[in-house]
Amino acid sequence: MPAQILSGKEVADRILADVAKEVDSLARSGCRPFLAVVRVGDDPASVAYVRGKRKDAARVGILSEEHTFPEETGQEDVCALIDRLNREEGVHGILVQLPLPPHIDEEAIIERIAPEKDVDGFHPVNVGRMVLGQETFLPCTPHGILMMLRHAGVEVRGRHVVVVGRSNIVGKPLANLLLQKREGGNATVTVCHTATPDIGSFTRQADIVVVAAGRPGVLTADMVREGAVVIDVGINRVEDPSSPRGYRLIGDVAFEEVARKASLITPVPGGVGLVTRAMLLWNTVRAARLAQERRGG
Ligand SMILES: Nc1nc(=O)c2c([nH]1)NC[C@@H]1CN(c3ccc(C(=O)N[C@@H](CCC(=O)O)C(=O)O)cc3)C=[N+]21
Repeated sequence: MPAQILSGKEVADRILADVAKEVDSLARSGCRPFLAVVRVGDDPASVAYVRGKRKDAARVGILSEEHTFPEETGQEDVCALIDRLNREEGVHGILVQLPLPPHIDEEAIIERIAPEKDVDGFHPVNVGRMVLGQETFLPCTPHGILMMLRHAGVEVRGRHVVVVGRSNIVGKPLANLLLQKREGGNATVTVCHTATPDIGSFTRQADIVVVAAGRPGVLTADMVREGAVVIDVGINRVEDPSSPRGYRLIGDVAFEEVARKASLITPVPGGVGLVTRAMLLWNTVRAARLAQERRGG
């Protein structure tokens, strides 16, 4: 039986509707959530993602501003802007679009962001809090994946989830969230990566496979069990002269063949990416609410 499609748009729309309600209630108490986005250089994919994030923000009534630097900008200039945004009371969330150019120290930039404005959940303080199971800003993609599974009624408790990829923004935090002893967690988790000799031998044992490897065709039909749930986090641009933009987006999963075997699968585009954007705005509203509470509002 061909797989059902788990639509990111459906999940994102629901989350954005909740976010919009929360924005309204904050606005009535005199606080308008505000997101500052920082971008260095003009990587076309980054330009496109930031445009998407700001479009969603506008749709739910969140204000946003974009700060762009030329590719050759130095570390100090980016730090100076972050320092200023940290001090600005009206700025609730700060997102520095990654990747940064190679001459900029990404870790130092992330650590510069005030943890209470780190709506990406990338600051070491927030990562530590997440691993310990404390309240914090959860990283948007992993959190979005949990929301998609919940929306689809997929219980992860006691199931075997195999994550392919160990990045700091997806694989590592997702594996952590899945194994936490609470609602949405309690899974048995295996993480495969570039040094895993036979990834298929692990993914074939999975009830749920999440692929965040950053390379097309990493997961093929022979690597999944009949009826498995497949979450595709990859977004790869491939040349396509027949498309108006000259390229199209594909995931890391060989979609057609895997969809014939899986019970449920996320598409690309229209999948995890859209929910990632919604979770960013969710975090931004939360940052605004927490800031208001700190000021005694
Ligand atoms: N500081 C930081 N935070 C991030 O959250 C972050 C980042 N840097 N750098 C890059 C990755 C990637 N990412 C995506 C977000 C939305 C879509 C998305 O909206 N995708 C749409 C289509 C996008 C398009 O048409 O180009 C879709 O899949 O349907 C994709 C990818 C966030 N990231």
